[in-house]
Amino acid sequence: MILEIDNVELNYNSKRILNGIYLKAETGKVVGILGSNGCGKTSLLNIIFGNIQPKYKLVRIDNKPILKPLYLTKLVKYLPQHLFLPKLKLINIFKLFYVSWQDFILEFPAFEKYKKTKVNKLSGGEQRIVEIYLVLKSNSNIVLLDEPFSHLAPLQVDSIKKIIIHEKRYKAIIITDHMYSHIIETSDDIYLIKNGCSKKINNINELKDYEYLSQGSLT
Ligand SMILES: Nc1ncnc2c1ncn2[C@@H]1O[C@H](COP(=O)(O)OP(=O)(O)OP(=O)(O)O)[C@@H](O)[C@H]1O
Repeated sequence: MILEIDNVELNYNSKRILNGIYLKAETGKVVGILGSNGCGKTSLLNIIFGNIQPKYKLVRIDNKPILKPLYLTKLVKYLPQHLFLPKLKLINIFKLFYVSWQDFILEFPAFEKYKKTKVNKLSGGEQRIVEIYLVLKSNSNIVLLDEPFSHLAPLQVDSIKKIIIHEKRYKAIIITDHMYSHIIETSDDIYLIKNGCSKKINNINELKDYEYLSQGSLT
């Protein structure tokens, strides 16, 4: 499956946020979106998901325009920046998402003790791990991840990166995070959003040329 988005124009009041976006994601690949604070990364994920209606946008799947919000197609799962799970016991949430609790425990044994605990009793980072796992593992063709790494400890980041690499075999994954080294390591393609436009990055040194990273980075 190939997902493309272009012809995006997003304004908030009279402020232009996005104008000149092209992004392509496909099964088997992770696409990383980088950009400074407030450049429009979250807005772009919301536009793809269908939560935000910009002035213009064109979403295509396998070359066919998709006119209804993508979330209505059941093709897509979205991890927003904020915690979103219902206040239920963990085991029940896994049932809701049709995701195996046993497989989760194999990957994250420290969570076994939480099987019958309500998710809101976990720490913020623990809740985030559960959310990211569910979004990555539940049935979909496209996964959108908004800042999955930001609240995780290094070992947990490594586990999530491994799951992303595994799941991309079946899915097109689009991911944004300020932890740029994890994005660079995990992504097959990288787009930088700057001045409302997306720029495909062919060589990571371009991230310095476009002043996203300082000259001393990446050495
Ligand atoms: N509902 C809204 N009303 C008005 N302006 C908004 C709204 N949502 C976002 N913005 C503005 O749009 C711009 C892009 O916001 P967005 O959250 O998409 O950026 P971002 O790249 O994800 O930022 P960050 O990396 O800081 O999370 C920002 O300047 C923000 O202030």
